[in-house]
Amino acid sequence: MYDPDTNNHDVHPHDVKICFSDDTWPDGYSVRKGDAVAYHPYAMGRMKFLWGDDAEEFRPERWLDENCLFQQESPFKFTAFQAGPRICLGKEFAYRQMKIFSAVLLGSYIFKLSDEKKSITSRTMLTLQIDGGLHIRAIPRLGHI
Ligand code: HEM
Repeated sequence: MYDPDTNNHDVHPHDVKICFSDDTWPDGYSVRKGDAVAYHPYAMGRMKFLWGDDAEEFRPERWLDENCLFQQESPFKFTAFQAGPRICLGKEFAYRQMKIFSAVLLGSYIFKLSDEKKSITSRTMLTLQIDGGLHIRAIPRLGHI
């Protein structure tokens, strides 16, 4: 499951780029052609420096402004879809798909973890997976189904 509404469960936990040319970054750091540069959205999503002291808390309202309207973060801060010219082409499609699924499923069911005491651990592959899967119970809401 991908959870873009938190800052910290990223489906691509890390990513590597190869430099096409020598370059100097805005902070003065220099890279050479052929260097591999990794960035780590999983770690970035937990950095208090970026997200504040509650960085590890599930607090989706951090994405709302004072009028409770969704506000985008800089893609260079919330790097799940990457940023710049090679930003994910399916970003808007993915958001729309997640919103539709959430609206349909959460409107009809309440979801609960099958075992609330079991700790959830991740397995890092190319994408970040939940080790052993996430077992949940779907309880129909009254008046639905
Ligand atoms: C939650 C869902 C998704 C996430 C988190 C995600 C994330 C990403 C990331 C991080 C990259 C950059 C990879 C790299 O260059 O190293 C990427 C690229 C890309 N994504 Fe997605 N993606 C998602 C869904 C989708 C969907 C649904 C589509 C198509 C319908 C899509 C199409 C693409 C394409 C075409 C690129 C390559 C863009 C380029 O290199 O110019 N993605 N995505």
